[in-house]
Amino acid sequence: MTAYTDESAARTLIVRTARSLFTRGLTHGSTGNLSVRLADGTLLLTPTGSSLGTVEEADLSRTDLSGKHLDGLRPTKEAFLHAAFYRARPSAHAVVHLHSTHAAAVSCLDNVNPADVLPPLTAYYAMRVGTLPLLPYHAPGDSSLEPLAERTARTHHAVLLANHGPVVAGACLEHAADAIEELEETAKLHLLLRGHPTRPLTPEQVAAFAPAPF
Ligand SMILES: O=C(O)[C@@H](O)C(=O)COP(=O)(O)O
Ligand SMILES: [Zn+2]
Repeated sequence: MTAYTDESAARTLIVRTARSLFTRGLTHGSTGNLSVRLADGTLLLTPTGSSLGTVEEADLSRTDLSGKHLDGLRPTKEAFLHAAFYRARPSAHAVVHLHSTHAAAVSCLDNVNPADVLPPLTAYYAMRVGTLPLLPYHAPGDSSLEPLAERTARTHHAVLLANHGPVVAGACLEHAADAIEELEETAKLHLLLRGHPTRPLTPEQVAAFAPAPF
């Protein structure tokens, strides 16, 4: 997709997507944050402390690609993380972070493979997410995570923050939201299947559905 050229339409899309995610229970309270990259290279983000269920178009914050606040309300404390994803992935135009319950639960599991936390249980997961690295725990808003997040985002559009939740970039906001929902559903399946002999897709089956690079 090309960058978001119509700022007003982008604001409407952020608010509509935020409400949809919130009302379907994919994040709660004032957790989670969304952003898009506009055609002028600035980022529109949800403000810190806002609920994705009630955030309004006029509330959105703007930063530059370093995460520096330019106008609007004070941006999400994860602005540095969103900015790192955009710098690492020039064709990413949206980033979504949620505290979706099952993905957050998986982010707290011990003895996982930090290079890829979830098994490829379904073709849709292989298509939309692929591999999911676990980034080590940092307090929310701790920008010392930035260099590692930026390096990881060069090769992965989805990551799981330890003891926290997922962050997913997409070519557009619909794609980022679709992928993070798929990640949440696969985390739920993974937890449902714990203790049951399970047959994930084989590497060959996964390769047939690798997410299209963007
Ligand atoms: O977990 C946190 O505190 C943040 O990552 C979050 O989800 C909400 O923070 P704001 O976007 O700054 O409200
Ligand atoms: Zn968070």
